[in-house]
Parts: sequence; structure tokens; C-alpha cells
Amino acid sequence: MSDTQIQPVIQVRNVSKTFGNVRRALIDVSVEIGAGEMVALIGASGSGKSTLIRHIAGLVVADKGGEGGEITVLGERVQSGGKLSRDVAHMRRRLGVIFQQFNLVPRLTVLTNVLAGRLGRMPKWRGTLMQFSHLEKQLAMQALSRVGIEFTARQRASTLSGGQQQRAAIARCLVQESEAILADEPIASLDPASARRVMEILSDINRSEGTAVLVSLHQVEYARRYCKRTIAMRDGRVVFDGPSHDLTTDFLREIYGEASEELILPDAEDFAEAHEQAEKRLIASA
Ligand SMILES: Nc1ncnc2c1ncn2[C@@H]1O[C@H](COP(=O)(O)OP(=O)(O)OP(=O)(O)O)[C@@H](O)[C@H]1O
Repeated sequence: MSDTQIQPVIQVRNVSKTFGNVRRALIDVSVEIGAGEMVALIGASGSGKSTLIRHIAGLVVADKGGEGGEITVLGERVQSGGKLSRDVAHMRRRLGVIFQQFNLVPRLTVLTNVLAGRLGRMPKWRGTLMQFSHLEKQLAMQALSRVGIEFTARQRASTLSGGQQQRAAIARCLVQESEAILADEPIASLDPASARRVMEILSDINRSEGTAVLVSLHQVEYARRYCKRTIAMRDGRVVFDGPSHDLTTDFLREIYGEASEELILPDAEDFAEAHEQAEKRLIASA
């Protein structure tokens, strides 16, 4: 038995979700993410990726009844039988969540946005007054430096590029000392170079800290490149859960039909080449 089966960091059991009586966004979904794993969640638009991630984060409640319908994260119950756990706030403090649209406060400085990651770990009064200690500020600067944008610390978040904003959101997770990270299409609105940088940073956090990462992606190339394992969804169901390298173009066509085109980068070869060059540059500069 693997560690994944012994102690999952994320466990979703028989979760279904219906929006407005008809739209079944999740149908009996069960998945487990083990300690130290970095897993991609792929699927065409509307397949249920965001809905699943939002359920895991405790932002959406699953359908009532049926068997199971239970989600636990880091050993804490998030929801069960269509009811959120009372202690969900405690779990959220331990879980980092990254969204496609970054979720930074545009008018605040990058440093303050990153420091917001500490709010769950400090007394409420200090949080309300935004009184961060010297040590906390140092932590935030270290996190910004780790994601390569320490020079933006004093700028307003609104002045950053999309890629930089996403890196600031990751720095916020670092400062939060997230024990697991959910990333909901973190690269969907980024150019290819920024997308690769963000994926490299997530991958580095996964490898160095052993933080489990579940990342939803539109393009399978990124899943193959950065995640050993992929969970693929179609119409609210898990249709594949296994090694990312098994997701060949032919196999994708088999499970998605025409919708597979949406998941394959038209320039997949350029993608591979750009990667090789980036890796060579890294080795040369080391
Ligand atoms: N709040 C909501 N109200 C009604 N329907 C919803 C809601 N959220 C999601 N849905 C529906 O649930 C289904 C799954 O949506 P979801 O956003 O999870 O898909 P996705 O795979 O993340 O898609 P995308 O890649 O386009 O973000 C879709 O049919 C969507 O229209």
C-alpha cells in the first residue's frame, strides 16, 4: 500500500453537486491526493474542475444525502452529507488557495497582500489594524524573493503584470505556511513564459517543502511536464486518474473526442523546445 492510500492530504468521497436542480456539475467524484504529490486536474471547459476545487476548499457545499459526500483535508473534515464542518476556518488557515484571477487587493502594496497570508495566524486585533511584526515582514520579503519579485514589494498590486500577480499570490501561500495548495487554473490567463515560471515555482515548493499541490489546468502539456499524476474530468465525472505520461494525444481523443483539441496546445512541439532551452539556460547559469 502506498503512502497515498495510508494518509491522504486531500480525500474526496462520493461527492455530487447539482446546480439549480438540473446541472450536475459533479457526479459521484472520489479522489485522493497523497502527501508530497503534485497532481494535475484537467478537463475541458465546464467539466467540473473549479467546482471540485471549490468543494475541497470548503467554498461550496455538496449535494445532501446519498452515500458519503465527504471531504477531508489535512485530516480535518471540510464537509459531509451536504454540510460544512464547523471548524472549516481552521482547515482553511492550513490550506493555500490560488485562483486564476489572483485574488489580490489591487490598491494595497504587494508586501501587504503577501502579509495577508499571516492573518489566520495572528491575533484578530493585530490583523484588523494590519500591524505586522518585523519578523512577519521579513518572512514576506523572503517569500517575494523566492518567487523572484522582491523588487515589487512597495508597488500597488494593481501595477503588476498577470504573471507577477500570480507569483505574489504564491508568496502569500508561502507566508501562510500552507500545508497543501489548491491552484484553480493559475496559468489560464498568463502568457506561456509566465505560465512556465508559475508552474516551476509551484513545482519547486512541492519538491522542496513536500507540500501537496492540486492544480487545475486547461492544457495537458503542462500536466505532463510538471505533474507525475493527472486526474481528468469530463461532464462532472473522473474519467482518468493515473500517470500523466499515459495521456497521449490519442488517448485524450479517446476520452474527450472533439473536446480534446481544447486540451492540447497547438504548438506542443514549440512548448517542449522552449522548455529544453530554458532548462539549458538554467544549467548554464548554475
Ligand atoms: N454557481 C454556479 N451556478 C450554476 N452552475 C454552475 C455554477 N458553477 C459552475 N456551474 C456549472 O457547473 C459546470 C462545471 O463548471 P466548472 O466551473 O466547475 O467547470 P471547469 O471545468 O472549471 O470549467 P472552466 O475550465 O471553463 O473553468 C458547468 O456546467 C458550469 O456552468
